[in-house]
Amino acid sequence: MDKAQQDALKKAAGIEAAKLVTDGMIAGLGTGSTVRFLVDELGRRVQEEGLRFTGVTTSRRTQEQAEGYGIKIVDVDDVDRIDVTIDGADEVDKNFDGIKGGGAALLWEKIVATNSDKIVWIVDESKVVDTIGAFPLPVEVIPFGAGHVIKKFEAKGYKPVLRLDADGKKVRTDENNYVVDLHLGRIDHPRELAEDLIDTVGVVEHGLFLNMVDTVIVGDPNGPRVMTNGNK
Ligand SMILES: O=C[C@H](O)[C@H](O)[C@H](O)COP(=O)(O)O
Repeated sequence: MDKAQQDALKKAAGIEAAKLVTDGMIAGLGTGSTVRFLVDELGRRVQEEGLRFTGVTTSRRTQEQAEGYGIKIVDVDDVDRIDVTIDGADEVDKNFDGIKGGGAALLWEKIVATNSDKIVWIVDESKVVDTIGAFPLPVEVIPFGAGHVIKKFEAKGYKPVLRLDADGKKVRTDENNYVVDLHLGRIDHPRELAEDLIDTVGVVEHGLFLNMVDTVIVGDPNGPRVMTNGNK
């Protein structure tokens, strides 16, 4: 699949998911290239159809895009509950276990997700996999002592790589932390891995989102397809 085809599938999933946002809702808005299409569509509806909703964003990038359309954005602590959060994902399997954080927004995304009544992911079909882990697992790490955390990951065979940007500078999250990507190849025991990561001092959060998502809208060449999680 070339990039143009992949973008068309992402866009179709984003437009489909935008239908879930209706007047008066509090909607969580994720981060990434797929969510950009979602926010474009919501912005269009705000401007052309008078849609009125309140957004809670999972990154400064999404906040800027949404506010550019006149969408009202509030802080996560200004709301009691979020009706629905729509976000992208890097991988998802048939057990609805997924990897997120390719865009370094995993921490805010997980905070927003865990305060949402419903979680929806929008992905193109290439993200639906049998076993997660081919996509390097992002882990958000505090800069102080990050070198020691990386050495501990190396000793465990996690194949960590500190994420750098195109200019070779260390990527910083919206909380000013680093991202370490674990090149695991496949993750057969995600729950054990999640526990091990979160127990490592210096780790703030990891990109394993296990059985959290309710619905996945998959951009498919035959039209958006919906996967519903019956085990939550
Ligand atoms: O940190 C970024 C997020 O988890 C994204 O939602 C994820 O990486 C998917 O992004 P994209 O839609 O660009 O593939």
